[in-house]
Amino acid sequence: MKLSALAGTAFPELNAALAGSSGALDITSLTADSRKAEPGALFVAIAGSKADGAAFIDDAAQRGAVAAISASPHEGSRIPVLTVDNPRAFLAIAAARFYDAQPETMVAVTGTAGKTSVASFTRQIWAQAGLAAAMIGTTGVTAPGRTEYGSLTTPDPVALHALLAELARDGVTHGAMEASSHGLDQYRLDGVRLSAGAFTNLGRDHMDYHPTVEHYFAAKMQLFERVLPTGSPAVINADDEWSDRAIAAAEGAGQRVLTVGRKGKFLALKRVEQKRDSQFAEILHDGTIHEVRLPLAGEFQISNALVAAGLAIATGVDARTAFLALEKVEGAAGRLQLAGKAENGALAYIDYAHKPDALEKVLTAVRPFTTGRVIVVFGCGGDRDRGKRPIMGEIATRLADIVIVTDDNPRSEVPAEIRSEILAAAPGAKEIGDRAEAIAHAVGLLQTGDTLIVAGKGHEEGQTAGGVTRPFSDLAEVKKALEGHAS
Ligand SMILES: CC(=O)N[C@H]1[C@@H](OP(=O)(O)OP(=O)(O)OC[C@H]2O[C@@H](n3ccc(=O)[nH]c3=O)[C@H](O)[C@@H]2O)O[C@H](CO)[C@@H](O)[C@@H]1O[C@H](C)C(=O)N[C@@H](C)C(=O)N[C@H](CCC(=O)O)C(=O)O
Ligand SMILES: Nc1ncnc2c1ncn2[C@@H]1O[C@H](COP(=O)(O)OP(=O)(O)OP(=O)(O)O)[C@@H](O)[C@H]1O
Ligand SMILES: N[C@H](CCC[C@H](N)C(=O)O)C(=O)O
Ligand SMILES: [Mg+2]
Repeated sequence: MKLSALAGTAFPELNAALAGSSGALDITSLTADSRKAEPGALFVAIAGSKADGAAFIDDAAQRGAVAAISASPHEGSRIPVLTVDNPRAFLAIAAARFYDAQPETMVAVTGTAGKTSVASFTRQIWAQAGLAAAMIGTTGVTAPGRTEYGSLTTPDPVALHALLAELARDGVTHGAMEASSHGLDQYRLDGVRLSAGAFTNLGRDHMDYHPTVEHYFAAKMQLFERVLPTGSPAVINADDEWSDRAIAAAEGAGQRVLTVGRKGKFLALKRVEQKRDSQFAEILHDGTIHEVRLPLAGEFQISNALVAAGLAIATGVDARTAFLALEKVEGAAGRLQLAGKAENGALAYIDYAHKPDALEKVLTAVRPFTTGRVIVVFGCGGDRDRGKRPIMGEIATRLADIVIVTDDNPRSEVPAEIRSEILAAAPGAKEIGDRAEAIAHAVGLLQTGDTLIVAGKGHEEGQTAGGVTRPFSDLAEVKKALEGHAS
């Protein structure tokens, strides 16, 4: 593809350069990582959190890149270096043009918690409606005949558009993806042609990346303000503290706001009845009450289900079909997933709560059906927001009867120090660093009526410490411990 065609007209600052010989260069691949530059590549230099891509232009050229895009001029290079104001936006738009195909109907969901669940439920509703549907997010890619583990919640633009093009070629027409705050802030989804967007809620997260909560919220709102085309449906959970501001942002950006939840107007939750492993909801839509039995525990799942139904209906699924589909929906892997039952009937769940609000929600969610004690095992990741550690310690102590603090991906940090920052706000908690041992200990405590929550890792398949990732699964450890548990 010619560089001029790849760049298109979205970057007027390139016009003069593209009118010359650079515009006629044939580009055969696109990358922001010089180490991946192949002969014929266009290298896009990005100033990141660890490095400045501009320092690798010569490296890319050496490996065969034929041109580079950068935020600032680069003298003396053997390849043409064209300057744009925003190389990240350029990378996203160029990746979309280069790979040239994406499922016809794409939706994206943002928010602190519930993104993976909403994307998964939306995919399942579409699939139940007979559509070829995919989801892309924290748990990887799920599409007809395809399940792959992923590493980022929102992949980088090149990986994302290569994937979207493959999905479109495989006949996928509908795709639901997660828009993380990093992804939005870094323009990773700016080339995706979205038909609808959604917002779940806002809580504390990623305070290692965003300087303030306002900055974090503003990043999330870029979904409505920048990425979603004006006039599109914006499905917003109306019951969160930040909902009014999210509604104002979406309306301000000219989106068609559809609110869902107890305070929702598009899908109004009129009644909920909780059971141990399911809940019954009455939902008012367009003058009709729909009765839905959602086969999942935890009221937050109703909220996620409503956002997903809102997205499915907004993209053309008939409301009755969407609600019927919710009756068969499966929880996303590792989200309040029942790992097993002890012989005495006590329940053991795994859950991906690794931030304060999520921990609060999950511990609150199991209380109504716990006649005995709520036991929680959790830790906090290393090289991530330190401020959340005492907050999560306090939440666990307040909402659980027995708290066991353990390790969760200490990464490069000293595990005992992470634990002590949690324990400082968790008087009475037990400390067991080894996660398998902590889980076995907790399972051993289970009595009739108790509920165990192993929080923080959900679907994860490894434990990272000291630069090494070893295979580790909360699900497998809970199952193993339950087998050995005699009541
Ligand atoms: C903080 C962050 O978001 N980092 C991501 C980001 O890196 P960055 O832009 O800061 O890049 P950098 O490492 O400073 O390097 C700058 C540039 O120089 C280039 N470079 C670097 C070295 C070299 O030899 N040659 C070269 O060209 C790099 O490829 C890059 O383009 O862009 C990279 C490429 O897409 C990502 O791999 C990287 O994810 C790291 C691994 C990461 O851990 N990200 C997490 C925090 C993340 O993005 N999480 C969110 C949210 C998860 C949630 O919802 O909780 C997610 O969407 O997954
Ligand atoms: N609507 C919600 N409100 C509050 N907490 C929720 C909600 N949905 C899920 N959770 C909690 O957050 C955890 C993660 O849920 P999910 O994976 O769906 O969210 P996410 O936004 O994709 O998170 P991440 O950013 O970590 O990928 C769940 O395991 C549960 O503890
Ligand atoms: N996307 C999140 C996942 C955290 C999962 C938790 N198990 C941890 O390692 O902290 C992050 O990278 O911050
Ligand atoms: Mg997620």
